[in-house]
Order: sequence, then C-alpha cells, then structure tokens
Amino acid sequence: MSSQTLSAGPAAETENGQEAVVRLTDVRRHFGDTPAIDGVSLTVRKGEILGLIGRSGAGKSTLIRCLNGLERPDSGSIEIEGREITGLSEPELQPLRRRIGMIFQHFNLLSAKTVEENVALPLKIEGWSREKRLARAAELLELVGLTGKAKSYPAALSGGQKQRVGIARALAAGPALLLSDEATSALDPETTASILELLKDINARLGLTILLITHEMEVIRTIADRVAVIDAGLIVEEGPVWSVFADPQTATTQNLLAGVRPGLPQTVAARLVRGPGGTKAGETGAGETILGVDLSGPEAGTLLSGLSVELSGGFRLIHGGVDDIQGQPVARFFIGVPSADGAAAQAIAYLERRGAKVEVFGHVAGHA
Ligand SMILES: Nc1ncnc2c1ncn2[C@@H]1O[C@H](COP(=O)(O)OP(=O)(O)OP(=O)(O)O)[C@@H](O)[C@H]1O
Repeated sequence: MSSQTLSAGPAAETENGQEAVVRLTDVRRHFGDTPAIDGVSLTVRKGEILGLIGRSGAGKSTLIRCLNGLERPDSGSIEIEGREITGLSEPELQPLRRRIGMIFQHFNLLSAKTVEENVALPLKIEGWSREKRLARAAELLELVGLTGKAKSYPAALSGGQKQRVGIARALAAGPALLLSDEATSALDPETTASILELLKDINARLGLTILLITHEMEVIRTIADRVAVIDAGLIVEEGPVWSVFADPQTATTQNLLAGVRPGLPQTVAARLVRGPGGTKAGETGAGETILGVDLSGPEAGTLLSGLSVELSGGFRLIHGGVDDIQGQPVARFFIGVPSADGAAAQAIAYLERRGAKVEVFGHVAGHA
C-alpha cells in the first residue's frame, strides 16, 4: 500500500515550524460542579504518537467527545488541521469528524456484516462504488495482516483480529488522526503487544498521527513518543516518554508509573530505620544504608560499574537496573552500602558527581 492512499489530506496548520493535527487551547467542560475538563491545552503533532494517560474519571472520555464534536466545551478552542470546530453546526462537523479515525476497547464492529463490509463501511458513507470499496478494504486487510478473513463475520474472529478489523476500518477514509480509545484494554498481554506493534508499524510506515488514550503506562512505554498525564481535568505533566519515565514530576505520574518502574521492595522498606546508620558507637559496620538512584542519558549505562570501582568495600544491588526507553538508557536502582567508614557518603558523592539523583531511604541492620 502506498503512503499516498493513507495520506493525512490537507496540510495541517503550522505554528512555530510545528505542524499540528489537533490543537486544544484552554478547553473547559464542566458538568454542574464537576470540572470534567478544566483548562486543557494540548497539541498533537503531525506524525507523532501522543499518549494521553489518566485514571478513571480524569476526563479522558470528555476530552475525546469534545474532540469529535459530540460534546461542546464551555470555553476554549479546538482546532483540527487548523480549523476551529467549537462553533460548527452538526452538518459542518460531519466532514471534520471523518478526519479522525477511531478504534475502541470493544471494537464496535457490526456483527451482521462481513469483515470486508465493516472495513468498507466508512467509504460507503463517502459514496465510493462497491467495487472501489472492496478493493480498498482488501488493501487495508493486507496492511493489518488479515488477508483471507475478508468474508468472515466478526463472531469468528479473536479479539486481536477484531481490533485489526477496527484499525483497518478506522484507516479506510485516510484520516488525519487515529484516535485509540483504550484499544488494547480488553486484550491479553500478547495480543496487546501485537496490536501495539501494528500501530507503531503503521505510524512509522505511513506517518500516521496517533492519539492514544489509555490508563496503562506499559502501553505508553511501548509505543508513544510523548505522553500527557491528565488528572481531574488538567494536564499535569507532559513530555517525551523517556524523560517522564526517568523523572516524573507529579505524584499522579509517579502513581501511574508505580507498576512499571522499579520501586524499593516491601521486604526492605518494612525494615528501614530513618537516617544513614552506622553513626553511633556500636553500630559501625552493623548495617547498610539504603539508597535510591536515578539517572538517564548516556552516563546511566556505566554508573553501577563506576560505583563498584569507587567503593572498595563494595555495595549490594537490591533492585532495579538500566532500562532502555526510546533508545535512552534510564537507570533506576536501589542499593545497600555498608553504613561503616563513611562509605555511604562516598557513594552519594560519587553518584551525584556523575549527575545522578540520590535518595537516602534510611538504613537497615545487617543485610537487607
Ligand atoms: N454527562 C456527564 N454528566 C455529569 N458528569 C459527567 C458527565 N460526563 C462525565 N462526567 C464527570 O466528569 C468527570 C470526567 O469523566 P470522564 O468520563 O471524562 O473521565 P475518564 O477519564 O474518561 O474516565 P474513565 O476512564 O472511567 O472512562 C467524572 O467525574 C465524571 O463523573
């Protein structure tokens, strides 16, 4: 399939040299006292995968509904490919809505129609001939790896296959944006990985812009270029995925990351005593000071080996290591350093010299 057939259509607006497919500026939508969206500004740049993550009730669905014109914001501006949509009438909204292809958690396929008819449906609405529609559907089914399933009905497909049909259908009319609304939330981990791989592949091959709504950081980590974190109707943090993973700035982001970032093991945390330890008479040599260490960038890969050279008395790696996020080494680990003889202070000084962020959790008696 040529990228031409799935091109983004009219040129997106350019501002500061950056092309925006979607731009929200200070968008608000309150329901009575509930500020579902409370002043959101967000840009989806052409060709990127932007992940929008938030807990249940954070405002994701309201934001999607504002984007596709199903909900009108109380105030603020929403531009799609440079066109303001907030004041448009329903008939005026229709063609703009078709610039956004959507995939859903429960696929939303028509069970009485075959796979190819489902995929071709948006083209029927556009007035394409049956012959052209089916040719296009065949092309899209090949793109999503479902050649041979054209005549099947959705009931005969697995969840992953259904979502592939959903993706093909969403791409049929050559949208400017693919909006993925929890599209992998109903799938098992293996199928999730294959669907995310497909989306990443389509993004890379066709330059398709994707806005990915999820509550799972693992999904963001796997395919997004940038991430925006929404909480109580506000974007509380935004940035490249590796940088947000390496140094989350808000408690909301830290909580969302808890499952996918190394943390201090409970067994160690339960035995912690405040302070570095080994400072009182009789305590010397009796325990370990527990440090948490964060560093991202090229230096991260050699931090542990450097520390073992620096500390003649050695140290113990309790948990964590170096991860690769978007090609960036991101180190996060927890170590136990002998509390005696100033070793902890020496370790902290060395790690900070290398640019790492060091947190002293406390000390434990004996080995953690
Ligand atoms: N039509 C409505 N009337 C009243 N309150 C609403 C309405 N729609 C949403 N809300 C409220 O606005 C807030 C944001 O809801 P929203 O559905 O946008 O969150 P969400 O992030 O999509 O959550 P979830 O992941 O559970 O779908 C919630 O407090 C919700 O109860």
